[in-house]
Parts: sequence; C-alpha cells; structure tokens
Amino acid sequence: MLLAEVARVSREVAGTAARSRKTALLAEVFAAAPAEEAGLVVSYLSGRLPQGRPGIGWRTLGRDTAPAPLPSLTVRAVDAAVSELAAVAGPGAQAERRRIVDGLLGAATAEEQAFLRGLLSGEVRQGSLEAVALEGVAKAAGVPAADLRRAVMLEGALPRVAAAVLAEGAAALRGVTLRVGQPVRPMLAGTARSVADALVALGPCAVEEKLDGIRVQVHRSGDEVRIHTRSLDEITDRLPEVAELARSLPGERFVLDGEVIGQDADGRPVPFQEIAARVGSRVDVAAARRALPVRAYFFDLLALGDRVLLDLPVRDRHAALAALVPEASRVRRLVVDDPAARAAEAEAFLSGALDRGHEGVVVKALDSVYAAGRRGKRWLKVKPVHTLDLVVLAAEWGHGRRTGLLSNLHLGARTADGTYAMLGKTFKGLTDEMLRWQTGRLGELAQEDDGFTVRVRPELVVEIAYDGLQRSPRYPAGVALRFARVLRHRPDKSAEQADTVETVLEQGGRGT
Ligand SMILES: Nc1ncnc2c1ncn2[C@@H]1O[C@H](COP(=O)(O)OP(=O)(O)OP(=O)(O)O)[C@@H](O)[C@H]1O
Repeated sequence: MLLAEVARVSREVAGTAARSRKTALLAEVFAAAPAEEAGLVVSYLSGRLPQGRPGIGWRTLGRDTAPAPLPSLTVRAVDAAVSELAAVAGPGAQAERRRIVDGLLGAATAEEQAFLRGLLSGEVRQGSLEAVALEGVAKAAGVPAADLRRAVMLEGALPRVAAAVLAEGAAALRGVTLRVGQPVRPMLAGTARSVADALVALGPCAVEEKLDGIRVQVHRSGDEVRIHTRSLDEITDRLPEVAELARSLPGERFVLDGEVIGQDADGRPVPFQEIAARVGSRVDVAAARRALPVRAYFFDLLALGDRVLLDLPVRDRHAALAALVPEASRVRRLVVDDPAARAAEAEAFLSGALDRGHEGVVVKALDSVYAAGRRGKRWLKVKPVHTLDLVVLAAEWGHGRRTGLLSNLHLGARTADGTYAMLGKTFKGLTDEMLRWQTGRLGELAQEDDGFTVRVRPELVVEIAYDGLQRSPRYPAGVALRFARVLRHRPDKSAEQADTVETVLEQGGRGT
C-alpha cells in the first residue's frame, strides 16, 4: 500500500470531529490493506512506529526538503527505512540518521512529509489515536470492539492482534488468552471522593491499602520468573528479592499483581522517589539492594497453573491468592460484606492506612472481574489529596539559583480532539534533582526556544497536587489550577494516559 493512502486517511480523520466518521474512514483503509501490511497500516494510523520512537530531534525532522511531485513511497519502504534508522549507532550516527530522514522526506509528497514528520516525532494529530484505530479495526473485521479490546489488553499491542483479526475474523480472537510469561496491561482504578461514596457505588467490597510504589506483574513458570511494570517493561533483574519470593511460593506457574515499596527500619514506606530510583538503577543492583531493600505486596492473582482467573470475581481470585501467598506478602485489606452496617469500620481502615504512611485505599467490588487495561469503575481509589497527571507543554528558564535550568512548567490536560488545554503553570515542589532531570528530558523534547520559554513535544507526564480550580478566562478550558505543585515526574506514563479536561472539571468541581 502507498503511504499516500495512509497520509490522506490520517488527514481526513483529523479533519472530522465525529467519532463514527473517523472509525468508518479507518475501517475502509484497514479493510483495503493487503494482509501482510495490515499490521503496519494500523500501527501508523495509531500514530506509532513498530520499532518505537527513533529519538530524532526537530533539527533533523524540521529541515526543509523539496517534496516529491507524485506519491511512490510504500508503507513497506517506510518500515525498512525506520528499521535502518533504529539500527544506527556509534560515531557518525547523527549524520547517518539525517541522511536516512532526508532520503525518506525527499521521496515523499508534501502530504506524506507532514504525516511522516508526525509519525517520527510521535505527534500524529488525529484525536484519541489508538482507541479510534481499534474501533476501525473492529468495524473492518466485523467483530465487537469490546472483544478486540480485551484481546489487545491480553496481547499487549494492537497491530499484531489487528493483523490477525483482519485476516481471520472473530476466530483470531478466540485463541487469545492470558499466558504465563506474556504480560497483560494491568487493571486501573477510578476515583471516589470518599470511602462512603465508594461503598455506595460498589456494594459488598474489599477495602485495600493503596501502597505508593511500583506496580509489578510477576510471572513464574517453573524456575523462570519475570517481572513487568505497568507499562509492560521488564524489570526482573532490578528486583532480585521479588524474584526470590516468587520462586519460594508453593506454585509452579502463576501470574501475580501487586505493588513494590521500600520500607524504613520501622516498616514505614519510604517516599516514592526513592523506590523509583532503586528500580531505575541498572548499574549495581546488589549495592542498590543493600541501600534500599524492597518488598512486594500482592493484591491479585491472574493465573494459576493452567487456569486463567481473570473472569473470576475478586472474592474468588483473592481466595486463590491467599492460598498461594503468605499474609505478610499480601496487601492489607478489610472485607466489607455489608457496607451499610460497616461503613465506620471502612473509614477507620482508611485512617489506619494513612497513619501507616500509605496513600489511601483502593475499594474493590467483591463480584468484579479483572478488566485488564481498563480504568474500571469497579475499583475505586480514595486519596485525601487531589492529584492529576498532566502533560508538560512548555517550560520557562529559571532565574537566580535556577538559572540554566528549565523550571516553571506549563501544564495541560488532554482534550477530546487529541490536543491539550493548558490549565496553569507551576515550579513548586521541584527539587534540585528533579530540575536537573527535567531540564535534560525537556531538552530532548524541545521544539522552540525564544530564550524565555521552551515549547516541547507534549510527552512528559507530571503528577501534580492542587487545591481546586478557579475560573480563568485566560485559559482555554475557562479554569486554572489553584496552588498546583509537582509531586513527581511520571516517565512511566504516556501522554495518552494523562488526565482529560473532563476529569479535571469533575474532580476539581468536587474538590472545592
Ligand atoms: N491495593 C491496591 N490495589 C490496586 N492498585 C494498587 C493497590 N495499592 C497500590 N496500587 C497502585 O495504585 C494504582 C492504581 O491507581 P491508578 O490506576 O489511578 O494509577 P495511577 O494513576 O498511578 O494512580 P496514582 O497516580 O493515584 O498513584 C495501581 O496502578 C497500583 O500501582
């Protein structure tokens, strides 16, 4: 298939607001793609390269290159060039990358150039890319979107499942199941304002401590153990003590879901930054382990032996978990069978969790299944502090002690059309180390620098706390954050996982 076809559809999808029309346009081109190219076409129209982001700066991508008058580039030729780009390393790499990019852009028409620039920089603008692409694939293949979504969560990525389902239809989805050794996207939690609200919404439930550490999915098959983060990166070698624990359990094959935290001598959790640094360090794991031992606390069991447990209710999954994992390595919880009668106990459990230094609680409906990859309404987190995950749109150069460092962050929330609405600025909460780190990271994302403000590609997610919203005609959503402060950078989250304006309005409205 010609890239021109893909670029045209991308432009048309970007130009229409109606989701059903976007889906129809995508379904048409997916159905037309030859079987062996379907995965690539789906990937490109989800705004992703199968090889991952090649890390090419705007200086290379933004150069003027005369466009080709007529389309001739195929998606396969683009794929080959991107593979070549990904393999470039060593001295002279920059010049070599520039040569490949120039060759690619020179063979592209103006419309293809615009699309390629978006694809290579990770900024294709079509609006909620992957979600709409998934609906397009479902329509083209004639399968329910919910079934496809589930398969994608279990397989980890859309393009591979899309290629199979476009070729074989619904039959391709039947074989997709959780496999020990293949990570699935974890279930996420919605938000409730209070324990009382969560109890009303969920009915009989379990109230669990919400530990503030690193989410881990632990797969064991015989002696082999693999540990994955919530973004499915493998971190087995960084957490030897967790692998040892998994090997010591009385089961040969299982998949556990839990959280890893560090604790001080009194058993109180250490700040998230410390555990993130420990897990982020590859260099000397033994030394890092001595300096900060970590512990895993599990709250779910997704597979045991040959049984997949995802569709069992929390009640039964937890019974199986309790039979496998000793209490000392499970998240502390309170079962509330009768919410009306035991609300006070649930409140007391939250206070206890906070006293023990944890973030809050996650309340889970006892009859709920494990919705892989979804921010379900059957798990609700309750935290006393309001936080949001926002995307850095720009940063201002600091003054005084912060000269030479990017400081004041411009924060944006996602909008329905795939762009970002700025909600305010802050430099509060940033430690010296965070300032140094963000100056480096934002430098990589920089697109424009007027000496005062650096505009960046919207990719870095930061978690901020705030006191509420205030009306502000100066900002696009009509509101601004009050007293926003940065809690931490979230390099483990992509911009697509950041909060939406809708969530902000809902949460902020409640908070004030
Ligand atoms: N008992 C628990 N059950 C489920 N998740 C838990 C539990 N304790 C801690 N967590 C963590 O809380 C996260 C769920 O919150 P959420 O889905 O909103 O992710 P998040 O955006 O990282 O949350 P937050 O920013 O509030 O930490 C999980 O990903 C997990 O890492």
